[in-house]
Amino acid sequence: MIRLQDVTVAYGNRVILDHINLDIRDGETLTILGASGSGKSTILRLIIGLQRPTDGKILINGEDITVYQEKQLDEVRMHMGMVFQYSALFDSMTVGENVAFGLRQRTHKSEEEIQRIVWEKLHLVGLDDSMAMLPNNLSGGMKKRVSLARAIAMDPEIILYDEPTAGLDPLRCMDINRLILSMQRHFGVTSVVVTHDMTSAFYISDRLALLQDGRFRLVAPREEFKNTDDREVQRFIHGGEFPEEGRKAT
Ligand SMILES: Nc1ncnc2c1ncn2[C@@H]1O[C@H](COP(=O)(O)OP(=O)(O)OP(=O)(O)O)[C@@H](O)[C@H]1O
Repeated sequence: MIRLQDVTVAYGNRVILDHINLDIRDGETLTILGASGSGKSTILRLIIGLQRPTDGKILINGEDITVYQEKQLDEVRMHMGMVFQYSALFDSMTVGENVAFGLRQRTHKSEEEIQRIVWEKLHLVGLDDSMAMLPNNLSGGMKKRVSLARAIAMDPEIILYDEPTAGLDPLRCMDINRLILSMQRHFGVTSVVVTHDMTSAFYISDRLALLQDGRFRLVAPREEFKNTDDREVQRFIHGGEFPEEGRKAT
């Protein structure tokens, strides 16, 4: 389980996260929503230990990682995968090398075993033929899928997704949504997703959380979240408008 316990993040006087608490259960997909700059990506960085909170604890399976040294954090990260907002692939490496990167750096697997895993993961994301390609020759959707293949190379228990569908057309978005769901269903991974894409959020999430003014305004199971009578949450879901205010059918 991932637990954020009384977590505060501040830059000088500017408080981004204000004593927040959140439990993310094993095997669930939880999506964090919020306006730009509300601190969503910060939460992902805290969970993967790329950033320490100003105050509070981040517990991963009961262990507070905020007191860990870099070497211990590396151990924790062995069990996590992250799909970064802009895919963050190494441009000078082929797709295969990108996916193999963590395996080569952090395990002692044989080259044969690494090639087998790379092939298996690329197959899983539907990129069997792209092993030798360079990232610059891939579409945005393909880059996201390579990024996902890289994130799952080490069979992580936890996958963090930072805007996995941003910049993709609706069909490619649905590909990514299905992949996120299948990671959960087939491998039982715990997923934390940050997105602005409400369709995706409602498709993939077991629970959703809305960050507002440094706090969680609502954390609730999907249907409860969707049907909440909190007008602020409804306003967020509907992009600042209430459905009845939109264009009427003619
Ligand atoms: N090193 C830093 N110094 C000062 N402020 C920072 C720093 N890093 C992040 N911030 C601020 O913290 C806030 C939260 O950033 P974060 O990236 O978590 O937001 P977000 O909700 O993910 O935004 P978006 O949806 O636009 O990606 C932002 O207002 C950002 O400007």
